[in-house]
Amino acid sequence: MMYSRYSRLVNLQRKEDSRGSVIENCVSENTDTRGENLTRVDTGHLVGAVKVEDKADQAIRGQEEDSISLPGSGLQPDEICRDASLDQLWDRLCNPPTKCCSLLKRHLTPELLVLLRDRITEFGGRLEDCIRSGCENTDSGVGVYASDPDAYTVFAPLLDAVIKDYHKVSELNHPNPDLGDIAKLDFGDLDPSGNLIVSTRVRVGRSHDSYGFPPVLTKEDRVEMEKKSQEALNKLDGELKGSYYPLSGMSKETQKQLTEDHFLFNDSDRFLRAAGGYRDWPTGRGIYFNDNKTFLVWVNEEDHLRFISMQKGGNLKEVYARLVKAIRALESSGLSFAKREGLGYLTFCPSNLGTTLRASVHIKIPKLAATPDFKAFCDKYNIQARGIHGEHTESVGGVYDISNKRRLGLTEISAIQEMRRGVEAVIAEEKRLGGGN
Ligand SMILES: Nc1ncnc2c1ncn2[C@@H]1O[C@H](COP(=O)(O)OP(=O)(O)OP(=O)(O)O)[C@@H](O)[C@H]1O
Repeated sequence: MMYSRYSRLVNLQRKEDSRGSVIENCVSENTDTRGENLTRVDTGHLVGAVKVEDKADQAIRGQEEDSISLPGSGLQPDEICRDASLDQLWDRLCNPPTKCCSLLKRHLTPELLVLLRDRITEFGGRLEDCIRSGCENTDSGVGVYASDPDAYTVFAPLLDAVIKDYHKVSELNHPNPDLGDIAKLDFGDLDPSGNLIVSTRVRVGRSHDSYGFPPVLTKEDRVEMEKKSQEALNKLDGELKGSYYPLSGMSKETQKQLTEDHFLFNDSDRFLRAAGGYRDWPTGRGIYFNDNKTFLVWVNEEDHLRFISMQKGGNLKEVYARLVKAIRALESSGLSFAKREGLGYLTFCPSNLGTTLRASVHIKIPKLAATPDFKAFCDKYNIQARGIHGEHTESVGGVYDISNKRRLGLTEISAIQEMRRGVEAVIAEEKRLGGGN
């Protein structure tokens, strides 16, 4: 058993040097969760400038006290990589190549950096693992990933702030799961005319509670998780019965076709790549689906598991009811999922935790989307518009991916109802503007 290590700031002083760089000197105490191995270390940091000696870091890693290569001494932005030190990452965040408005930038203060820099989770996760992507991609919206489920506790001072900001909640008191009574759903097909909604999809993410997230996973971990997941999936029956297809050995053509058809994931997200999401690709990844591809499971994409229900047209009731059956079956199949009081189900990206539910339609709304108020309209209904090839893609032919924005602080059934109300409003507005024929 490994114990999380905590660093407690004892003293922090700031002063300016002759070149105008702000220098922080701090004294912190390191202890593990048992309160043992207490050490007192002096740390010097330059804030937003070149790196200085960092005795705490070296002591923790058991290294010699020699100087480490400096970010201000020749390392180019493109060279920030998985081995970049915390100070190199911090320097990049303080000196972004373009304007940086991420939640990471907003919430990782020098004080928090000092407080968290020496902590280690029970999975071996460190602050660097959580912020690497946001420092490499300074155009990130969020910029933080959890290194593992324990990171939500160990790095809570940073992650809680990011979560509250992203999800627009003042308290982290996510309710207990409530999938609703699927026999009594008060909605059906959101677009009976079939003119607007191309397809409907609802997904949730789940993480095995005994494994870390991509930054700390080994190839062997992924293979083990894949095996466990496959065993549980093989127990599904009825409409959910299907087969598992590992990515290793799948032809490039099949992968391309499945991706174009919106069923499969790929390795093209630079934010996820920088977070370690594609290490050892494609080992340990794969997709499970039933015969008519209305129920699918992604294994070891961004999250350990993504359960997906989807079909052509706008019948949200059928899509959601199928997903609920799958969640219930898989939660009683021997798998144990990571959860935390107040945060709900834990996922790699803090933007997804809570219900982890994203319910979307691909919908033709050229008229509404062309209005200057489109974003404000979406905000009013707590819905989000994306392009149709996934997050960070563009719309094609006036077709948008419209989904619930909120995943935390409400139940699953409330998130679905929020999306349903938003989509109904979108349809009404598109028709009012003369579309939808
Ligand atoms: N309503 C929908 N109908 C058909 N395909 C969809 C629908 N919604 C999403 N998809 C497809 O699912 C794939 C994944 O999309 P995307 O990455 O945006 O969302 P996600 O799986 O919810 O994950 P994340 O929010 O973490 O990015 C893409 O191919 C996208 O086109």
